Amino acid sequence: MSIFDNDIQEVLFSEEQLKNRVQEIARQITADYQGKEIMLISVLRGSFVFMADLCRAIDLPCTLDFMAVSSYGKGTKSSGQVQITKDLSEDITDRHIIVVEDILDSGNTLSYLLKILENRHPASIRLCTLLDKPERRVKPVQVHYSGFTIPDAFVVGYGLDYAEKYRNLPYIGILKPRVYGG
Ligand SMILES: O=P(O)(O)OC[C@H]1O[C@H](OP(=O)(O)OP(=O)(O)O)[C@H](O)[C@@H]1O
Ligand SMILES: Nc1nc2[nH]cnc2c(=O)[nH]1
Repeated sequence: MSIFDNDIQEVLFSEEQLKNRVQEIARQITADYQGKEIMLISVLRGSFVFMADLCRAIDLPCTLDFMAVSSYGKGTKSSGQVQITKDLSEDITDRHIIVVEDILDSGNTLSYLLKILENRHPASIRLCTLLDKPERRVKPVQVHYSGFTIPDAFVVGYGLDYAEKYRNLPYIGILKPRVYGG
């Protein structure tokens, strides 16, 4: 139970389902990168919960870095204007990069970000997203690891916000449209 439960129309993924899927993805990454050192890049702020759980389940030498990007502001639709508000601290040249995202929706954020990172000449680059909402895609993005495919609805929890709230919900749910006036 949570004080936010009244704002949630439907729970899509429980804590248990999230935990199990994150472990499966981590096992896949561990198998795919045997003998290599990887660098996980978390795209803040939404991916911080997924990143924390994923990195602890990966059994490989691993470094972490963080980038902050924003295109949604206080709304539920991408503005199309992607802004980097915090760049990486580390050089990614010749590193094996996995970009860790909470959600891939229109693709505006990731198509922009992946181009920028590719121009820095990593040894390899893959995308790992917990959620994928393919119905809303306007820019193509190649995904290597995807947790769940979801319908076209605005979701919150497990790091995902609406107007900066709900990030601390332990599950992922669809937000009631009345909350955002939809
Ligand atoms: O595919 P898109 O339509 O671009 O949507 C995906 C992006 O939207 C969210 O970020 P947001 O801009 O809300 O910032 P946040 O991570 O700080 O919540 C999410 O974390 C992705 O980065
Ligand atoms: N919280 C949240 N952020 C998003 N960014 C892109 N799509 C979504 C979504 O469904 N929920």
